[in-house]
Amino acid sequence: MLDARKNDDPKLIFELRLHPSRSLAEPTAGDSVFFPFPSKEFGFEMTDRTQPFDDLPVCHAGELPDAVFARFLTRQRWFGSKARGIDRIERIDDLQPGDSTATAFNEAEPCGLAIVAVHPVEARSESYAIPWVIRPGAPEDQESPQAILARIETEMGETAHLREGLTDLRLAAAWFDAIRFQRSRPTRRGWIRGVALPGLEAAWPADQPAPAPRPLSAEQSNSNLTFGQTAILKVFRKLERGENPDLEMGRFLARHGFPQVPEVLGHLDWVASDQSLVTLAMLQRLVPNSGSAWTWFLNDLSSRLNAMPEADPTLGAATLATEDRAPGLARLLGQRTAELHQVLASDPDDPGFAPEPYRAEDHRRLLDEVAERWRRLEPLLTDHLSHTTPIEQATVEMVVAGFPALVNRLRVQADDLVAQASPRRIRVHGDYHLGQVLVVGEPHAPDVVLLDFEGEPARSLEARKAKTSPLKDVAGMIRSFDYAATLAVHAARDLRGEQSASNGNDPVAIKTVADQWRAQMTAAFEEGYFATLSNDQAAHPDAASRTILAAHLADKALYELDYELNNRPDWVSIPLKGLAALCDPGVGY
Ligand SMILES: Nc1ncnc2c1ncn2[C@@H]1O[C@H](COP(=O)(O)OP(=O)(O)O)[C@@H](O)[C@H]1O
Ligand SMILES: O=P(O)(O)O[C@H]1O[C@H](CO)[C@@H](O[C@H]2O[C@H](CO)[C@@H](O)[C@H](O)[C@H]2O)[C@H](O)[C@H]1O
Repeated sequence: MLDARKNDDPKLIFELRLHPSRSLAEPTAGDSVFFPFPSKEFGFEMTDRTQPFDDLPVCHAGELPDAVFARFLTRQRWFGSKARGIDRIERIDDLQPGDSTATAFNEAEPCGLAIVAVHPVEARSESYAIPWVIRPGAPEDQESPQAILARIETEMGETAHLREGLTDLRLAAAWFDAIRFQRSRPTRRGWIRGVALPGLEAAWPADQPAPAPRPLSAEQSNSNLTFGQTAILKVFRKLERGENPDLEMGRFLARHGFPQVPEVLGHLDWVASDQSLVTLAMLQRLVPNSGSAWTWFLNDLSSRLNAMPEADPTLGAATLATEDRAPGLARLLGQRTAELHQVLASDPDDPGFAPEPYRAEDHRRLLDEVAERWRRLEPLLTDHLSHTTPIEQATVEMVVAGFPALVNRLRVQADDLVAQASPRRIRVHGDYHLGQVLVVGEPHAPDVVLLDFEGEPARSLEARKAKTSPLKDVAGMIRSFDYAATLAVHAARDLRGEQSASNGNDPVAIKTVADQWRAQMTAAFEEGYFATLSNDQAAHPDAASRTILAAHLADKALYELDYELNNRPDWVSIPLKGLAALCDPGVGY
């Protein structure tokens, strides 16, 4: 977790001239700059002490080699191809301090933005944004080595260091103001521009100084910084040509009156000289909340498990039967999800959003993708086997044996069912899980706000913007209740440790209660969803929906397997277990 000290230095003044035009007009060199003056230091919590400063690569300030960025990328949570290795990388653009900006920053502490294309081994290339700053001297002892890219040798033989730019909160504040005042700045091959949306002036009047930024967390797919109690800046790390769906969907949902999402206040774009556009960052209204639905549901189950006095599986069921707060919120989440889908399907005149029929061939294409994903993942899983427990190995074997049959089963069922039920393809959230949901309102009457509409970071932008069955989101949330149940069991077992064996509160009983909880939350969520869509409180999904849902559950669990192999190898068993359940025709989900 990054922890920044409060920045209230009045010397934080940026020499930035306003770009007069709000259009896509290309700025001239020296028009305006995003480079802040240096000011005071900020401390960061150490997350990894294994990287002594002396072991870092050495380079010169005027020539930052690609290898330095490659090395840095492989250490970041948001870098997607860690399990594959990098074949080569190339710098596709740079925002750099040049002669024209020399008056606007201190030459001893320049900063810039590298846009880097990574070519992983046997996978399609990916581009990343790496803002950077150079600071004199060595990093302070307490700083995270993950934030430091290289040692810099200056011409005078002095030491400096190259660090990740957003760890310097002056840079984040300069990006905020670039959006607020719609500034733009030329890059080597295009330019960068800030765009303010109408709500921003109301949220933060132009005559008020920029609020102090605070990094939210280092452990995300992107980097998020809050500005006072008002705004949150999401800096996208993995870049793709085109408007980021998070921004596109946020604007669509606001236009069509869906209140359960944060208001979008502005954005920062990188525009190439051919006018193609990439969203670099998005500013949103900060929503007061009491934490994520992930924490809320995990706490709910953990407190039930920790309160279990003895090993009586039926006791868990009794507890679940009398406690209705969690099923109530799961049901409301299902209702809000259905309302989201209704709004996303509400504009037949917008070609990007107009609903289309979900045909049998769409279902077959989904299953082809699932089969292809499995083909790519199987060798990674086999590599992973050497580090696993016998139980996990048995699960891997079960999945390896059963997966092709599962795909075939879903293929065979699909054609007739889909033809009978005429389901639809619409724009969806795409990476829907409990961590994307904020719990808001009073504790006795909680509601939800939905976040992060950029889709699964590992998929191409085209795939993330493609219309698909809304059951993809339903599947995402069902998988998330499964994650919560498994993690709560692990946590409860860790807490009880060896006591379990002696007091009879054994892991089997804990698991039984957690399984019941998962089934109950899933049922409540589905009820809320299908009842809202059909206006029938007793609605149940039809057979076609069940088949499409099962295909999306398989797809999601494979996505998660890939995600965990790349990011959290210790968690691989969670999606693996989910896949094993799907492969077993007698179990399902
Ligand atoms: N508008 C917002 N209001 C309050 N908190 C937010 C808002 N947007 C994001 N957050 C917080 O930031 C976290 C990460 O945001 P998210 O959009 O999911 O980014 P990422 O893609 O990096 O996961 C969320 O889990 C939430 O805690
Ligand atoms: O960072 P994002 O929120 O965009 O999403 C990525 O990271 C998620 C983990 O933080 C990952 O979600 C998976 O783990 C969750 C628990 O940590 C669980 O609730 C989700 O169901 C599970 O998919 C998500 O897949 C990934 O895209």
